Amino acid sequence: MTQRTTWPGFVLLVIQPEAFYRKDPILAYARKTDGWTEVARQTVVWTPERARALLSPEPAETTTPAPDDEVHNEQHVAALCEGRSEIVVLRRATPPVEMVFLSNEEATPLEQTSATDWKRWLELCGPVDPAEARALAPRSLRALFGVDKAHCGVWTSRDVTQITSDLAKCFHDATEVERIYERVRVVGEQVAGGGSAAKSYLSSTVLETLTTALSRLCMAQPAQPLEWLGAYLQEAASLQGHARLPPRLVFVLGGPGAGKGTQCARLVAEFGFWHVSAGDLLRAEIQTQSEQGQLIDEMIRQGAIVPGHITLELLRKKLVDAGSTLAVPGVLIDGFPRALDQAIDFECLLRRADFCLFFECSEAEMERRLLQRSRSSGRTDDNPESIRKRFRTFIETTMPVIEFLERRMRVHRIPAERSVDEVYAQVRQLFL
Ligand SMILES: Nc1ncnc2c1ncn2[C@@H]1O[C@H](COP(=O)(O)OP(=O)(O)O)[C@@H](O)[C@H]1O
Ligand SMILES: O=c1ccn([C@@H]2O[C@H](COP(=O)(O)OP(=O)(O)O)[C@@H](O)[C@H]2O)c(=O)[nH]1
Repeated sequence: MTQRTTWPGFVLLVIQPEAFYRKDPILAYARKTDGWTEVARQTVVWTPERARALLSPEPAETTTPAPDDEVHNEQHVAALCEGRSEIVVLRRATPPVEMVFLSNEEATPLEQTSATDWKRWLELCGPVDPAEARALAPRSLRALFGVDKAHCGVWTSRDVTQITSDLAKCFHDATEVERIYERVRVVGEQVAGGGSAAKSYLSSTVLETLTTALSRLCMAQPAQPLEWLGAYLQEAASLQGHARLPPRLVFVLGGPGAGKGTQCARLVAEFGFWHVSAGDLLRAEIQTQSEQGQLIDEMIRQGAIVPGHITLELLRKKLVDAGSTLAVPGVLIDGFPRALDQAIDFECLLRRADFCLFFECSEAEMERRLLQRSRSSGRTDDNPESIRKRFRTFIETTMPVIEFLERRMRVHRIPAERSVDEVYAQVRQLFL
């Protein structure tokens, strides 16, 4: 494979095994943050030889030492071989919608393949050491998805000249690399050319809605045109069957038995909110008797947290695929997120919550309530042993989420040891 010295117009991303189940949030994040879209993708399991070859600099390059944080080591090789990885080829490609609109003629080509894109890409990935990334670039992929230097979540070529040869080392089938080049070229022409391909794409998708929206905007001349347009387009999208989330999204957290479900039921009765309990979704999945259901059953009995991607997918389906979301004033997400990765992934896949209710209650009171609940709940985890484990999980894994959320949104701490009525009297004030 010949090496190109110029930017080939795409980037190579290896989502490492520790982040494999978070590939969708990673790609969604790259797309939302900087418009990176996928050109090709493949799941692989690395052998140590292949991983070593990928992580070693090219012989021709050895005179140019790689930056410290890019130097590979055997730990990184071992980390890459720990499980499945995803290789993704991404390209920055935003259809030049505004160009088509404003020119009314042939669109002016947008420069999508400049070296600036590469710089932006490296910034999006962040420093290889996730601890450093969290300090210096907290919104980078490695800050959000990495664990430690070897398990940094994602790997990417260290400079543009390496991309082509790295690609060849990634894909087992050499012809796949040629196919990728061809796809990049076609996507590039569609986007940068701005001619018939881009126009036909736009006319078959959004042109009519956008044109109508702009004419209505001119008629309405609202004080906040952007907000007005945003609301109009969201409404139009939902009418086309692309459901959207309700206007208000609230996380409801607290230890097991703190009274989350009880207070949610009150809010539903008074305000008509939609109550979505992550625990209920998981318990419903157990009833399907699928393999996934069996895993969930076991984890709930153990008081452990079910892998985030499972819960997130159940929630996503419930929230996004449901057709009735427009009618409700808001949704209460009960018992989620329970771990840091869930909080980040939810935001990437859906959106940031508006605020969080956090019910604070002593373990003694929560245990008393759970044991009382066990008489009628039929829940396999309402027993002294599971309760003890759930308390531990709550302290170790869920409490850090509260601290994380406090940096991102308002978290209302509600003393929950009082009677149901007294607690609710305080809660309802937040929704008036
Ligand atoms: N403020 C309260 N005082 C006394 N009992 C309560 C209170 N809030 C809830 N309960 C009871 O405690 C048990 C656990 O409440 P629940 O709402 O199911 O908690 P969570 O959803 O946080 O696990 C239930 O049996 C419920 O009736
Ligand atoms: O996002 C979630 C929500 C729930 N659970 C599991 O479901 C159990 C019950 O959660 P629920 O919110 O229904 O009840 P709580 O423990 O708060 O009483 C928890 O202990 C976890 O094992 C989970 O893994 N992820």
